[in-house]
Amino acid sequence: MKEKKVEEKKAAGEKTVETLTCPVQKKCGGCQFLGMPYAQQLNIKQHQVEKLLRPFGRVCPIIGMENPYYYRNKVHAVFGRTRTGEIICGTYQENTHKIIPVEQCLIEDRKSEEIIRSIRGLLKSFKIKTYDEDTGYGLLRHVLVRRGFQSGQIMVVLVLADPIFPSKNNFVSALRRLHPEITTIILNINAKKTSMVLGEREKTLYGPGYIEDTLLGKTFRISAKSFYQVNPVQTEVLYQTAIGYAALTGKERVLDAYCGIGTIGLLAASQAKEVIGVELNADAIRDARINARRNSITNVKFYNADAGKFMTGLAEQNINVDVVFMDPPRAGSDEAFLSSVVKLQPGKVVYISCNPETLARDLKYLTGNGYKVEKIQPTDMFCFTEHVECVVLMSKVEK
Ligand SMILES: C[S@@+](CC[C@H](N)C(=O)[O-])C[C@H]1O[C@@H](n2cnc3c(N)ncnc32)[C@H](O)[C@@H]1O
Repeated sequence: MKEKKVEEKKAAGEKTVETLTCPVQKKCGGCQFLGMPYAQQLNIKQHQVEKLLRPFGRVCPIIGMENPYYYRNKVHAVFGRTRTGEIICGTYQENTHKIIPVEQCLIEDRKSEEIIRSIRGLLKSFKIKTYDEDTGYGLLRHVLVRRGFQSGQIMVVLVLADPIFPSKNNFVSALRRLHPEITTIILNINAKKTSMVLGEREKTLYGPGYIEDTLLGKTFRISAKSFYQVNPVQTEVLYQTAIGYAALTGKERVLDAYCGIGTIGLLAASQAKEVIGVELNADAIRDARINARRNSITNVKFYNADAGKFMTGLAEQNINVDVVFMDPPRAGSDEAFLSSVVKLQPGKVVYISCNPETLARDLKYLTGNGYKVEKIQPTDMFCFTEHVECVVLMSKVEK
């Protein structure tokens, strides 16, 4: 691991960062800490993590960002109309389905927002109706834009309530004329009355149907429905910390659980004997397998399965694992997974978590069943929000 880089980043959070304000902060509710000095935000997060995790071990100082603005590489806008018929796009008001128009957000990628504003402008000339959640009438529900910060590649996902998109070719041409930097456009169909943004079905309207981005020197393909960390600058810090904690020697069998498009496992593969990745999302696993070939990595295998069930299967077959990376969603892991970790007894478990509360719950289980916490590193992945990411190294207690 490049210790120096991480140390520099740690210091970065202590530098003065300009305190900006946002006109829709209160209504949107997404950035709870906006308007507060950045150093104070980091302090609050540090205390929050210490309160929950100090019982398990010492918490290292949080790693902040040098420039904590405009870090999100994924921008989502919901579309609708005002009572007077004006087309608006933005975000839902906190805990409601009322749309708050957003012109510029302080944490989102600005190029992606520009594209969303252009789409709003095109809707009128193409006579495309925005979807109305109450009546179920209308076509365009959401737009999602993802930009590879390293590659510059841009994906636009148009989420429609109906697969029939009149004059789609002309719309795509018009959008590309305005933004030749867009590298792929995808049509996603979501006809359900649901708060989920993306539906199951999708069709590529332009380009390859995915974008690529680079993290720590490896290139990763990302499909519309695959998970990809939203703050790529801090992701590199996070992954370096996690892989550094594992201190691999080249002899280990490593499990990358909840692996998404395979990023952690593929970045660790050159330091391990072999890597097994497991992930529930079929599109993400397809990306992970292609990512292995794309980076000429041959000692990895990816499985499309529930991590708990997969781990139970490994435990039943007594398949030895030396190191487990686990990076579950906010809800944390489950007993099937954790009890199988305890049965298989890997020497190290590196837990990457975006929710310290479920992390504390899962640490309680593991520390009550033969593991001890060695290190806890909070990282500011979601600047200006109340959320915080942590990496925890655990090792098996020798009897
Ligand atoms: C926080 S993301 C981490 C992904 C990846 N490690 C990364 O850094 O990009 C959590 C991932 O867990 C996957 N997931 C959710 N529930 C799962 C389950 N029961 N079994 C396996 N994977 C699951 C999600 O699809 C998502 O890709």
